[in-house]
Amino acid sequence: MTEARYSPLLTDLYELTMLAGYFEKGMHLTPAVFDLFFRKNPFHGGYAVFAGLQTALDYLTELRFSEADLDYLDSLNIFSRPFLDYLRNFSFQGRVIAPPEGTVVFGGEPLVTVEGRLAEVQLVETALLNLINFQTLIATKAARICVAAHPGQVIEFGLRRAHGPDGGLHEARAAYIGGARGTSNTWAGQVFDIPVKGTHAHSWVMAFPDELSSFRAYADCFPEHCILLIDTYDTLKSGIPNAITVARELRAKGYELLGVRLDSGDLAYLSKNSRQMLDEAGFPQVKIVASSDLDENIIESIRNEGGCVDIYGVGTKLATGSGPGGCALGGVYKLVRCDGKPKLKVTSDLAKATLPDRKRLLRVVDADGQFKMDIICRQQDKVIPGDRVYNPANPDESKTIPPGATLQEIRQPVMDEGQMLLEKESLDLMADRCAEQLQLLPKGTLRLANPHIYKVAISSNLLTLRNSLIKQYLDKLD
Ligand SMILES: Nc1ncnc2c1ncn2[C@@H]1O[C@H](COP(=O)(O)OP(=O)(O)OP(=O)(O)O)[C@@H](O)[C@H]1O
Ligand SMILES: O=P(O)(O)OC[C@H]1O[C@H](OP(=O)(O)OP(=O)(O)O)[C@H](O)[C@@H]1O
Ligand SMILES: O=C(O)c1cccnc1
Repeated sequence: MTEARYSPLLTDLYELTMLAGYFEKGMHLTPAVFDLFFRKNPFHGGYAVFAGLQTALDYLTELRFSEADLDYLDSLNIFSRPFLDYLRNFSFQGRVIAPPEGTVVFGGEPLVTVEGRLAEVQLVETALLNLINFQTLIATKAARICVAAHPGQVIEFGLRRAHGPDGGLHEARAAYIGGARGTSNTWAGQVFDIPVKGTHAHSWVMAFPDELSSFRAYADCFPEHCILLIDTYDTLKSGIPNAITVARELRAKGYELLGVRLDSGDLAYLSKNSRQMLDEAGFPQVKIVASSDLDENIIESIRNEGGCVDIYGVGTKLATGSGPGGCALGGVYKLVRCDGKPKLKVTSDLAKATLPDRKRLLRVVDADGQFKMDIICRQQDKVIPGDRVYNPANPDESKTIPPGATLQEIRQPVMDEGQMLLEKESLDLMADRCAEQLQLLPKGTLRLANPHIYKVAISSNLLTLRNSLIKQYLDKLD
């Protein structure tokens, strides 16, 4: 597996100017800790699927400034020679704590914590957000689509509408983690070892004098991998009868037609009728693939109408992460500790206040393995069943951790002194983790509209620390 390489200039200019400023003021070696998190689950949904970590770790491992990078920075006439010399020897030597990819996570939870010298942990803000926001958004979208399609499969068809080549590459990666079983993107197949799949376009059919000869030609070229697009002229009057003719001809030669694809019209009605016609002709094994601007809601609607689709090809809306709430994940990266002191961004809206200091993220799991709630606590806290925990946005609301529950650490150190601590995981392992965890969520969390809100609480020690820091800041203002 060869991962894409990134420039150290994949950053906002202000990271570099702050870094230069910290260097000039002698603060660049000050110890600091940042948390990466998002506030609200994407798509107004009940959960998110964490993705993009390995891409981020590869970026951190390879972060070096070349002479060409330094020449470019020099040409901006902003940076001093001593600072550019400092960058020449720069590498990321920090520590990273994160959940494994494919973990189901929720708004407000610290996902990636980056600890190190102020210089290095500040510099990487933009790139980490860029890499993790996008893949987490797409993995979440894929999970929503796959949950709606289950037991039908989902194949990712989005490259042509993705946001650029890199967007197309990494959305395919994230979609696979979220549950897509393949991609049409051949480059993603090569880079990430994702199964590549596909059918053919309308142009194939139109390039021949008629539909039947186009199907015959395709079956002749690919007798073992033949899926025919049947909606170019008339799905039920021409596409399906011609596909059945070719299926018979293939069978006579010892092959079976793999499938047909519908790409327009009422996909519930057409898939039901196609299924019936194929079954009556003796081809119950032929799979029905559907595409055409699909997303989780349309798939749910097709299924509610009794549609007979086996495989959903989903492009634009998956690749671009489109849906309610906007097509971007609003992850942020906030300073939570600096020079040995916990830090907090004060705001009148408690839901927006950051959670200070180093923290742990725990999952409360019942005797059946079901997830009950998550808890954010201070690093040194001893949280046990029976403790009271608090709603961070409204601390008047509290809950008791059920006695008998188990507390599991969601995150682990994945990098120390700039070195990866764990073996790279396969995408299959991440996808299995995601599928397994989605099953363990409370009923209703997976609902597309108005989902059950999974509880994320904070420990009493963390609440006390946050309250005392808010008080300190307000006292200073007075
Ligand atoms: N049974 C269904 N329930 C809900 N939505 C459906 C169903 N079948 C199809 N759709 C959706 O309806 C829309 C159909 O759009 P539209 O009629 O513009 O295109 P089309 O059928 O592909 O035709 P054309 O290719 O001629 O533009 C698509 O977004 C498709 O996903
Ligand atoms: O609808 P999406 O979810 O984005 O899925 C991808 C779409 O891309 C193709 O259409 P396009 O019109 O680009 O090419 P075609 O001529 O092969 O249909 C395909 O037929 C799907 O409809
Ligand atoms: O293989 C397909 O059917 C395919 C690939 C990309 C986009 N739409 C369809």
